[in-house]
Amino acid sequence: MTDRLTLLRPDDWHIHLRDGAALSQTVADVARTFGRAIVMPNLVPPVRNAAEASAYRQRILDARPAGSRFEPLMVLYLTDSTTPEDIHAAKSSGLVYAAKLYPAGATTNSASGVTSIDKVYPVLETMSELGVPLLIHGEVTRPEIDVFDREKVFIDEHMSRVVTRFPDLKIVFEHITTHDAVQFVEAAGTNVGATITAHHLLYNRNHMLVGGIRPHFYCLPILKRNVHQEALLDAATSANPKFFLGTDSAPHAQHAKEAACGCAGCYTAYAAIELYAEAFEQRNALDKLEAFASHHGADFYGLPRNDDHITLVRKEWTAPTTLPFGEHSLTPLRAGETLRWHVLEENA
Ligand SMILES: NC(=O)N[C@@H](CC(=O)O)C(=O)O
Ligand SMILES: [Zn+2]
Ligand SMILES: [Zn+2]
Repeated sequence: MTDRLTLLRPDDWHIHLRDGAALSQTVADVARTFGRAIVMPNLVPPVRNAAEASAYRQRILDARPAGSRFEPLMVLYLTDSTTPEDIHAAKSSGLVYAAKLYPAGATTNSASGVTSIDKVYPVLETMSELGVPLLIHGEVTRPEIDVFDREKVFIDEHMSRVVTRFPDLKIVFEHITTHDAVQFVEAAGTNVGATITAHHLLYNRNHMLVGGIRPHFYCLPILKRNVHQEALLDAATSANPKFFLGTDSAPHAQHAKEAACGCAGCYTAYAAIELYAEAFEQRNALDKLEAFASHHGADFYGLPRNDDHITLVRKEWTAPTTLPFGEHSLTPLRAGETLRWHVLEENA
């Protein structure tokens, strides 16, 4: 049994850091182990252009713990009014690494999202030309579609069409949750990849709904049946370079999740690589973790891999029951429970 695992420093290809006073916690947590992170732009108002991305990046840099080399990789939020010029300016800023498509109303802070994908075709054309990846929250929002089917219907109605129409555009199907998404990504060209969260590898909808409703497991896309969880575990541990780490760590104040209408999002950044290690260990696949966490994402984005290492040790510890979140507090995923891996503090 492996008790110690040294990995090239990993990156997180999908995280929500929020803004303002929340940054001191969220940035410290991600910077503890990750070299870089793709920072989601769903602030209110969203990050719509190079100037807003640059200002947000500076607030993140200012929140880094002393001595941290953590690098935030910024993302534009596509709206119906994003122009090809916005993409050109973002690309030449050198700070923006992707643009994100949220179908309007699909998830937290997506009210300014795209109302119809056809409206942004000129923008996608420019992204394809400039090599700017398109990140997609792949769920339809039509009220008659069952919430558990939203990802599958999005593939059939939109994803297939976009991939065919833009054969050279790099596309990341974000936080995939279904067997259908795994199959779609596997069958697509090398320009199509996907992020997979730790919580979708560790849990299925029974964990959220059996024996009482657990709001801290509620995220979007929602946890699915265990057959889908198994398909995600197969994909993540397959060594296929199309699949890479993206935590989708998405903090909300405790009172906003433990409510009659609770917010979607799981906070995993405080123990992200440790949670992935648990998932990979369940499959006896710890030897596949480094490629998933530290190689595939950088390779997909065309960025150099990190050049230093972290070491995980098998060590039981108790997750905090609560963490500071600006003027509020948040309840992390696995609060108060035992975690089985820990990252050594001094990393060589
Ligand atoms: N994943 C979530 O459940 N929530 C995210 C938004 C998102 O990634 O869809 C958030 O910003 O809270
Ligand atoms: Zn999303
Ligand atoms: Zn997200």
